Amino acid sequence: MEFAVSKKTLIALIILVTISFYITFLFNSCIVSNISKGIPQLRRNQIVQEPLMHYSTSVRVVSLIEGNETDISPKYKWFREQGLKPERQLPSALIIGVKKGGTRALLEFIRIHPDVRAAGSEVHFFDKNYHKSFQWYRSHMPPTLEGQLTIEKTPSYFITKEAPRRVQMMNPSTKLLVVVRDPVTRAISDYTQAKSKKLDMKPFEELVFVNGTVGSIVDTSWGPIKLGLYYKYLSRWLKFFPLSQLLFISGERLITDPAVELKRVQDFLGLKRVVTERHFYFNTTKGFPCLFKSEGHSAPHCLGKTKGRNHPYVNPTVWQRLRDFYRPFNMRFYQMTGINFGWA
Ligand SMILES: Nc1ncnc2c1ncn2[C@@H]1O[C@H](COP(=O)(O)OS(=O)(=O)O)[C@@H](OP(=O)(O)O)[C@H]1O
Repeated sequence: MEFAVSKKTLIALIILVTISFYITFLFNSCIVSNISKGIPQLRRNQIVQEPLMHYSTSVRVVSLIEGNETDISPKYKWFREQGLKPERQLPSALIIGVKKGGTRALLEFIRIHPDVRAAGSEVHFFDKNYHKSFQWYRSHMPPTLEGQLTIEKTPSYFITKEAPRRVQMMNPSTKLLVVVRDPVTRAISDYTQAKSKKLDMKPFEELVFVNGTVGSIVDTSWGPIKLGLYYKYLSRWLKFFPLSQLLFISGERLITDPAVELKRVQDFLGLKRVVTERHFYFNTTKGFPCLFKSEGHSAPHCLGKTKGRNHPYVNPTVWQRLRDFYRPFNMRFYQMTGINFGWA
């Protein structure tokens, strides 16, 4: 089959093809030129800026305020985003007592250690809330990362009859911390706290004795006095735990030399000695050591008003009677612990 193509049509076809080639060429060279303009730009940025660049990590300021199971704090959300999985664990160490011994101070001091996480408030699991299950108890613990130790303090555990067995059931290797204080000043401190809640309370001197007079016998059924019989409560714990699993902290030395006591605590818990004298300063207004910085506080931090209350004046005769009363019990406690706390 033959096609008759006129000369004119052929010329027009050649011109059309040439123009279309030319347009395509112009278009492509335009794209290439734009790309090549960008490449030196990128290279320039890399070469010129690299040595001058200060690599800065983007720091997100996150709140340290605890969240509960459903409302987890931003700090832990951030950990999760980083692939770290904080999880709540049952405590492996407990501050079990004694009431008014300085347990809050110890907790606040030890929790500035980066490997320690503490339940903020007293959970009262082994005394009041035991029926609520270990799952409930765990839900009250802060989330921890691997290698972090969970600690809780409830001073009434020390005197709760069932607590030693219950703690042993949770974990027989739980480490137990006991802050002890001269039972006489402890009793006055206990009384001061009770009086702050019940203003019409009788004077200390009256409550100490069975007949309300110095001449009668010391009332060992009165809570503030009874609680100072440390040997009695300790013997219960020693039925379930070896002495080596308990650490006794001097409440007095926690005030006069907190760093020394904190060193003992860190060693006992198998922690690096991070909390040192550098973390403390003595606040002369409060009359107690305070922290330069603690969890949730970027500024110097002292314990609250309920810690370090002014005690009422106590008649020196009453004071002496109590000293004499406690002496044999203190001796027994010193023998059991192998430590002379110097109260007698
Ligand atoms: N750094 C520091 N700051 C303030 N208070 C301190 C500190 N270190 C020890 N203490 C003493 O702690 C006593 C309160 O003891 P607790 O925390 O165990 O009391 S409680 O059982 O939890 O109510 C409290 O008793 P009071 O002085 O009777 O208030 C203090 O003497």
